[in-house]
Amino acid sequence: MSQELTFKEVAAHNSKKDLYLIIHDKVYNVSSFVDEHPGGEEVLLDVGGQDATEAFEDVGHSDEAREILEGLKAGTLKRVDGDPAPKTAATDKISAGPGGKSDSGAGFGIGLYAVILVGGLAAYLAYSFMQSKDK
Ligand code: HEM
Repeated sequence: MSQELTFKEVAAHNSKKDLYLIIHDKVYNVSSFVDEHPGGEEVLLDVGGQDATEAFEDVGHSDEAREILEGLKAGTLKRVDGDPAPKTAATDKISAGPGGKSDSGAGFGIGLYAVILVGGLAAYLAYSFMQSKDK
């Protein structure tokens, strides 16, 4: 059974006895898990009724944690106009980051070498021109 819940409906479940979380646009009923969470109940209550994708992924939860999560699934999130944008995990950004960064880094490196090479060549030519003029 998978029901669709809107952001507003999920937001109503924000107490310890009735706690829903949104992770990757899925809705989880974590009420029964709050007391067992190795990371403590505080962090779960903090994101109760909200999009906890970023918080969940930032911790780098294990596969076991993800299995527990599957068992708590209450439904899927139905986004309507005016809802906050989906939260992407910081880890997603990191995994996309280094590739792009090192690419542009290499481009900059080659550009820098070119500047040094051309500059050095110009300096050398100017120097030998001066020398030949002195003679
Ligand atoms: C329903 C969602 C969640 C489940 C099923 C869950 C499950 C778990 C599990 C099984 C662990 C033990 C380590 C591991 O297996 O990775 C853990 C640790 C932890 N969790 Fe969660 N977690 C959930 C949500 C969150 C959220 C939203 C936060 C927010 C910050 C959080 C913060 C932490 C922290 C800080 C630890 C590390 C505790 C330590 O190692 O001392 N968790 N969680």
